Amino acid sequence: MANTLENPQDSSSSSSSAPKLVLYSHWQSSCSWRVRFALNLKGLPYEYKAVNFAEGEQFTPEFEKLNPLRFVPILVDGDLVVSDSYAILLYLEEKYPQNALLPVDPWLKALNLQAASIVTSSIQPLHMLSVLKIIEEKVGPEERLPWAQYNIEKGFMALEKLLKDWSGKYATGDKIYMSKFPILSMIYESYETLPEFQASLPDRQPDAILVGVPPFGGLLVGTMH
Ligand SMILES: N[C@@H](CCC(=O)N[C@@H](CS)C(=O)NCC(=O)O)C(=O)O
Repeated sequence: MANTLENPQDSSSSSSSAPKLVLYSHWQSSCSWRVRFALNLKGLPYEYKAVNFAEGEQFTPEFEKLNPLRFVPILVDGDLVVSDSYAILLYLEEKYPQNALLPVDPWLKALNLQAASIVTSSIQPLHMLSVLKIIEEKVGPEERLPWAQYNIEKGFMALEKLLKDWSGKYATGDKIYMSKFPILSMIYESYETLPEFQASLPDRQPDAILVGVPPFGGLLVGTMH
């Protein structure tokens, strides 16, 4: 497994009887990142397929067959194809129950799902590349950053409030920007110590372009939402 974490895209470490998992990913995609982390936490080896956005690989007919929305991440598990990070995480949890991602207690589970949904429904979609492009074109280039910051802060504030009474190890932040969000910062610092998380980091992926990507600022600036 250590081999898997060191090199998750090396499918040679999987046993021949295990279904072959393939993840279509982009190194800067935050949606792909959470799936990489989950696969690593569950100890599931997978083949990493880099989708080159700069070359428009998401617009090829082959890719569109896998996900008509033309987004990463996409998980292929044998004959099955699942796209959308939230659905992939739930699929992995059901199909591969080892190292559970979700608690058993229904309320705690709901809290986890609510936090995940805030990220995937109320933060990421509001500042994804295509939305930022529209803001830039229709409103003005100078509005791009404030728009992204406003929506990230609004979502992070909600997460802070949601998680404030839940003092788990994996619930808090970072550096200057993140000092406003102490709970999220603490959770991130806890994650940072895990090898499964380290192996999922954008700059550890085979398609990473290493120039000028700040470590945690990368989550906010360097990642492709
Ligand atoms: N709700 C989806 C969103 C997927 C998504 O927005 N993916 C982005 C990267 S994080 C993407 O593929 N963008 C490519 C593009 O905009 O062309 C999920 O959570 O997986």
